[in-house]
Amino acid sequence: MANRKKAGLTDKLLAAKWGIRLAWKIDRKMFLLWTVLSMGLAVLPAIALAYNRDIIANLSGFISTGAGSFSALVPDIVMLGIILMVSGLSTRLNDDFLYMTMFDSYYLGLEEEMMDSAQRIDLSELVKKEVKDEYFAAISRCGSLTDLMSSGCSLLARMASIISLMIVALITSKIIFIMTVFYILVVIYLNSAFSNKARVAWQEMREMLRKADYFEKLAQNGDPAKETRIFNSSEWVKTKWDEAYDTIEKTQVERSYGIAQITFFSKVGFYVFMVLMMVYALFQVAGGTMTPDVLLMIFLLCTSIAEAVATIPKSYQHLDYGLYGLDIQRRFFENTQAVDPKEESRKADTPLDSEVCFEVRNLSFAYKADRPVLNDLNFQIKRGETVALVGSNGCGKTTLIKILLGLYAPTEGEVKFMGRRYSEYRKDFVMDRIGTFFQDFYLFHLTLGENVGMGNVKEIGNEPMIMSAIERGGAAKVLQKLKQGLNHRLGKQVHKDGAMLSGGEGQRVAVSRTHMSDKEVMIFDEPASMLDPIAEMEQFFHIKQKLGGRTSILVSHRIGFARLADRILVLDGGRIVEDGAHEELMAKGGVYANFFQEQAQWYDLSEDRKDERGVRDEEPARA
Ligand SMILES: Nc1ncnc2c1ncn2[C@@H]1O[C@H](COP(=O)(O)OP(=O)(O)OP(=O)(O)O)[C@@H](O)[C@H]1O
Repeated sequence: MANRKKAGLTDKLLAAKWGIRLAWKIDRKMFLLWTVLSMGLAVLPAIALAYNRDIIANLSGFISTGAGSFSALVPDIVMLGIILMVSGLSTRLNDDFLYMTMFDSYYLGLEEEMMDSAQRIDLSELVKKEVKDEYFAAISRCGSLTDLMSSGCSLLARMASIISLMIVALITSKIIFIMTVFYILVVIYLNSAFSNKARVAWQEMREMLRKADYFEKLAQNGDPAKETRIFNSSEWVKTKWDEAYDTIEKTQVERSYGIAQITFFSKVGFYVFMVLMMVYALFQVAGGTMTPDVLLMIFLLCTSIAEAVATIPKSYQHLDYGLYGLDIQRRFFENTQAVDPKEESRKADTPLDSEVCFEVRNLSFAYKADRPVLNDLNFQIKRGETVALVGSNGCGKTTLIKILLGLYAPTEGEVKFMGRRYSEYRKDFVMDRIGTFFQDFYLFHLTLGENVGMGNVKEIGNEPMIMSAIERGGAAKVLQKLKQGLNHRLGKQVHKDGAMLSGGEGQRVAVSRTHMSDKEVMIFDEPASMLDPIAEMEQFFHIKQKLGGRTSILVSHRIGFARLADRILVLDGGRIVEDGAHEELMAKGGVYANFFQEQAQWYDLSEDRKDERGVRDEEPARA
């Protein structure tokens, strides 16, 4: 995913092009209606002026010479009234009105597009923090398209109005035309200088918005609120929110102040411009080179131009703000394009090696260039093998699992799944073959049955299959506890009467979901970390029993379970320091053996509680 950089003119143009295409795709009727209507209405002041000039010339001729008839002028006067009325109404067609009219189509349309694009993001991308940040930044600016279209239409209308008025100015007097051009250029320069300044301030403000939002929610969300109250730190958290909010307020005030300043200077500029024009015109009238009707015409021309120019600062800022958001969204969309079907069809959908499941050669991995997490790993996992991956907290177990799933690519070295590199397979090949439980599992605020059934969505209505997965995941007691059984809802976000499970209960439900997936390779990363050591052993024992000879990787930093595996990989400081069966490693008296002896005391203590817990005889002996 490309890093976001400060948007230059090319980025703005690309964002505008992309936004216009998207608006056309989302609602072309709205697009056509408002671009045509606003441009059409915008030229009315110029038409009115042209009419005005004719009428004034005819009227002054009629008054001074008495030639012709007044009734002949009536249709023109009526027509002028109509044009002025419609033209007056057209000035109400400003950014705010257009924004309201377009909101439903473009805001919701863009939001929908964003949600679709999130579905397309590869999971290996979505697990990266910077990608999540990009997505958050993109989705939080869904008003950008409405900003572009409303202020764009409004600006186009102003431009059409100014150009048509300038044509009238050119016909009336070249000097006036030149002065008008100069005045407009000054206004455009002022706006562009300010918008660049405002854009930088906005980037800083966005960081602060995120910070303020985070600290604001701390007080509302149960878990963090509990922490802050227990430690009596709510007031301190509030000062953090205050600090962030002060910056936001300051930036917003500066922005409004900047727009007001530009509007003010544009108006002052206008009065100077008007006085200059009128003085020039009066001299011309005094010298007999200009008639009074032209003088009146120039006055009206000036006021019409000023009116058109006065709304430019606001529209320009809205447009710039919209382009800023669209630039973020465009980059995000372009980086999350759907897989190319042609390229996809050339990829493999069959394994190359039926004996070796994972092959890891010289694998190194670093989240940040200078801090390697895994160093030069070499191992194979054969089909049908049960491997325990053990090591202390932070030694890289979960990272290695993510690499084995193809979620992260190695920084160095090579990983193959069933004989091929991950990039050689079609999109879903790997995920269709590996069922995984991650320690940071998520329970959906849906029914118990749906939570488990999601492991294999095609079978989500298959009750016997779900019941079997629940039994294998050790969640039978959770099911018994819930009054509505499989139909009982979990969590309170969607249904206020949903059940709240304990950490251990939730973990059992999530493990059941992985069993439901029933893939040919199964990976369990800390499936019992929320259970006590005895229950943890039970959980691993159940998992091992139910795997039925499939390739599997069991991960834990508590080591007692490892002897259930055919083979143990010991990770220490990002390296595989030992690799072998339990007895072999115990006999070696190395890292594993030491680790095992240290933790054995726990299991001895827990042994005393065996009867109390009703542990069955067939369960493994504890150390
Ligand atoms: N997304 C990430 N970005 C940067 N560093 C990370 C990220 N995820 C993990 N790390 C770092 O990588 C190292 C290994 O983390 P990992 O989660 O793989 O360890 P682990 O052995 O699974 O730990 P535990 O037993 O506590 O689950 C840690 O030092 C951790 O801080």
